[in-house]
Amino acid sequence: MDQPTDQQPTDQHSTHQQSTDVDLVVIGLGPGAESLVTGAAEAGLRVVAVDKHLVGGECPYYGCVPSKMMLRAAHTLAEAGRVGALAGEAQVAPSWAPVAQRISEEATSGWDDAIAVQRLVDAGVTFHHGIGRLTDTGRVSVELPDGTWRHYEASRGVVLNPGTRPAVLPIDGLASTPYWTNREAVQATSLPGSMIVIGGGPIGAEMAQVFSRFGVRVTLLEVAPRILGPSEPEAAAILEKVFVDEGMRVMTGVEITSVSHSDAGFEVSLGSGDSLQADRLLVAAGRTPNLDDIGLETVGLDPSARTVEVDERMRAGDRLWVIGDVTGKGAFTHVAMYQAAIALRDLTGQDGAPARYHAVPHVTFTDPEVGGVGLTEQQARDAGLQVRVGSAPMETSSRGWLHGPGGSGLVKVVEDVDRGVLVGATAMGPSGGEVLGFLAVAVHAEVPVATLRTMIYAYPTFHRTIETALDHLEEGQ
Ligand SMILES: Cc1cc2nc3c(=O)[nH]c(=O)nc-3n(C[C@H](O)[C@H](O)[C@H](O)COP(=O)(O)OP(=O)(O)OC[C@H]3O[C@@H](n4cnc5c(N)ncnc54)[C@H](O)[C@@H]3O)c2cc1C
Ligand SMILES: NC(=O)c1ccc[n+]([C@@H]2O[C@H](COP(=O)([O-])OP(=O)(O)OC[C@H]3O[C@@H](n4cnc5c(N)ncnc54)[C@H](O)[C@@H]3O)[C@@H](O)[C@H]2O)c1
Repeated sequence: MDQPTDQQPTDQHSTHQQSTDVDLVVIGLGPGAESLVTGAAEAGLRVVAVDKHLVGGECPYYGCVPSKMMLRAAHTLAEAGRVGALAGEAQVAPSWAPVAQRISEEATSGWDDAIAVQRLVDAGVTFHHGIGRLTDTGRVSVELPDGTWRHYEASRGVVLNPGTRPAVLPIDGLASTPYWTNREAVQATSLPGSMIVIGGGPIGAEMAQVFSRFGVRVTLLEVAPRILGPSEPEAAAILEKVFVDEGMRVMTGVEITSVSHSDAGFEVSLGSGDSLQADRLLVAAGRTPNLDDIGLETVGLDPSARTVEVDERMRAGDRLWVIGDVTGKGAFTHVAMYQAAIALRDLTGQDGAPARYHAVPHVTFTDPEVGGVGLTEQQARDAGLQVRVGSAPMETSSRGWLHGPGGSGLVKVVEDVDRGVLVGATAMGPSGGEVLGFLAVAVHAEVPVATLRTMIYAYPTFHRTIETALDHLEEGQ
């Protein structure tokens, strides 16, 4: 089905004449689209898939997977450091080599997607490494690395899953320095002596703790008044204290005025007049959506927007579905995969539940882990709900106390009083992301708080802290 058409489209008319007819074209193969294209091909559709870099997107190569390998190693070091308080003596000599090796060999195959591409081909998908762009409704041009083009007309339509790239901060001098983003950080083969991390969001927090636990002197700079801005402030405060207690320097509410680099390393100047020096600079200060060069304007959408509006079936227009981070429903792999399944059902004519985002879970995999689902207290109040909250510290629960060092955290629940259900919750602590599963069910299924209170909570588990937090709701905080 795939005839080469080697000319760049000069206008829409020529594009139409040279097109190959297919059923579906998918541009950008983040983790969601990877499963969507396979499912569509298995459903009998003629599918063309295009990615300009690596099949699977940011998550397996530069995001979730390598960063979680880094965190697993860093947390193992921290756990070994707790032997003295709990079980005798242990001597630990951190080494980055096993981390770099695991990421390169086990996680990313040396940042090579040949296996993922072969999976698509085996499923019957026509795959191109190239840049895909919409040229009209249901029409796509693909620019291949050798400068040739393919043009497609997709009778069923087009799915966009282009994801994001690290945001480039408009800080004086920064662009001309060899700073790291998450992409360089996960490819590190050796460690610097010191590092400045710009951004205290999930990427900055996770990376800062990794490098700090490996002995790098880390300074974390956050422009906002606190780290982990979208999380509950109590959780952010606990994490900041953990970071500081571990020897990290955390500066919030800072303005960075300029950055420079020399043989001596990086210098970061602050609005206060102070300056900081470090061997490495890691910028983790948000993401830029890959929407600026994907032809959105050809279908009447705004290429400068940060998100594309989608309905509950992931439709963004005539014969157009959009999934993943660029939908603005939560920049998480599980959201992209959830959306991919809905889009696949819709474009293959199957019924199924529409998308709902009232219970999006998220976990920052620091130690302690910070899990959240649904609304924070402030978000619930801003939504006009009559709210009651209850919280309980993890370390004063039986299990938290038994756990000892590393047991800090909390459970916080947010109740919509009128409906008597939880609309949001936080589970922070050892395995906080796993405890979150319970709370995600409660928020998702709108289990009445009265029912949650009749449950038996196993002793001594971390999740028993949920029962205590629910008890505190009665105190009418
Ligand atoms: C360091 C880090 C850690 C993270 N950790 C987690 C975590 O623990 N849990 C979690 O749920 N999420 C995590 N995330 C977020 C997660 O990686 C993303 O939410 C996830 O990858 C889904 O993104 P996406 O589907 O929108 O697209 P992406 O994964 O960004 O993939 C988009 C793909 O589209 C391609 N593309 C873009 N434009 C074009 C074009 N015009 N033509 C062809 N191809 C194109 C790109 O090459 C890319 O392969 C993390 C992210 C980072 C950076
Ligand atoms: N465990 C996870 O699920 C996980 C992990 C990493 C990333 N992610 C996803 O990736 C997304 C992107 O992560 P991120 O951490 O880059 O972005 P983010 O937008 O969540 O956080 C960026 C942080 O940088 C700060 N910042 C911005 N400009 C700054 C400046 N000039 N100086 C100092 N600080 C500045 C912001 O205030 C914010 O706190 C996340 O929102 C999340 O959805 C998820």
